[in-house]
Amino acid sequence: MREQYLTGGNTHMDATDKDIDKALRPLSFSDFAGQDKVVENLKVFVGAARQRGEALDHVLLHGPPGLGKTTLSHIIANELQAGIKMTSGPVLDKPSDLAGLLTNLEPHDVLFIDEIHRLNPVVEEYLYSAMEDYRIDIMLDSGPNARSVQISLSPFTLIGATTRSGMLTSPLRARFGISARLEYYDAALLTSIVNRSAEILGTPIHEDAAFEIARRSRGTPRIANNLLRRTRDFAQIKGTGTITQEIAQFALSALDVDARGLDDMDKRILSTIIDKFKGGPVGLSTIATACGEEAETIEEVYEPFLIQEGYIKRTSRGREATEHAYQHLGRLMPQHLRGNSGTTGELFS
Ligand SMILES: Nc1ncnc2c1ncn2[C@@H]1O[C@H](COP(=O)(O)OP(=O)(O)OP(=O)(O)O)[C@@H](O)[C@H]1O
Ligand SMILES: [Mg+2]
Repeated sequence: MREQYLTGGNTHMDATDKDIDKALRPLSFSDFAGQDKVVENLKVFVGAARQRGEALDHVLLHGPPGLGKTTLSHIIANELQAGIKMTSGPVLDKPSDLAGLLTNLEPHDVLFIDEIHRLNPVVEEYLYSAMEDYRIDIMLDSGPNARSVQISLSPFTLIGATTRSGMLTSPLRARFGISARLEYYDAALLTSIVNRSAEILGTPIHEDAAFEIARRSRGTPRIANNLLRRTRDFAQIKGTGTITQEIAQFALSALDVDARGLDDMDKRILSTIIDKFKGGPVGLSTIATACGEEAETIEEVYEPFLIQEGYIKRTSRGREATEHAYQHLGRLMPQHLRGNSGTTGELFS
């Protein structure tokens, strides 16, 4: 399985990082911090399905990268005491790829499809009957000998994950009985995630240092864990091994993560809108070209957080910088632009 969008762009992962990432991944609902409503509901649905001895209804998990969609899918399979097979939309090239996976599922297993918005339409078509009736029709031969055979599948649960729920076709969306949106985490929750991860890593950390990392993690557990790992490196080389607030601040500024958790690309996006396009409105693709980043990445990875925190606004004419963005970059917002600004984000204030 491919794991994309690893961070906001300021750290990279090597093989050991991936192993650590696995070790830090919660395995049960009780280890999974936050997303209370989603988790409470899922517990009920999982418990009910198990009691009835049925497969759990299909689940769609959506929300920005790094908030726990893949983690939750594993947890759901664990809690169902079922197996899980993982794949992703772009990997399923032909209907036979999908058929191979589906026919190998045991009853009540989970099939996880990451980036489900990027399914090939032909494959998606096959998925419909699989989801609805647990069967697929496969074409054998071609030309005059072509005939289709119907194959029954074990009752299974499809879990689809996407950062772009808006790109799902409506027939596909309609076939998910359960749909949950993951939200950004607040600093208190991220602090507890950082503390838990530090404990697993065996790294002593001060409470104020954990909070410092948490509030600068763009509301995202994956980023919090990444920053923790890098901060741990600084503590080891530049300090005594313990992560103190001083070490955390030093490490975070060395990593170009600012006091509000904005990284280099976040700031580049804001300064592009403000300095090159007079605060906007300016189209997404124009911003992307000016920043040297793909429009899709800006829309999926950077923009949701910048909008949630009140730095930019999406309007029908494009993106606009808010007064909050001007303040953050230390610029004065021109008088004539004031008063049409969005609200200031509350998450980390
Ligand atoms: N609620 C949580 N509690 C503790 N750790 C979490 C939580 N959510 C996510 N994590 C940590 O963050 C990491 C990233 O989560 P995950 O891979 O599930 O995100 P994702 O939503 O699937 O992202 P993407 O859209 O990029 O695939 C995990 O390895 C896990 O350690
Ligand atoms: Mg994932």
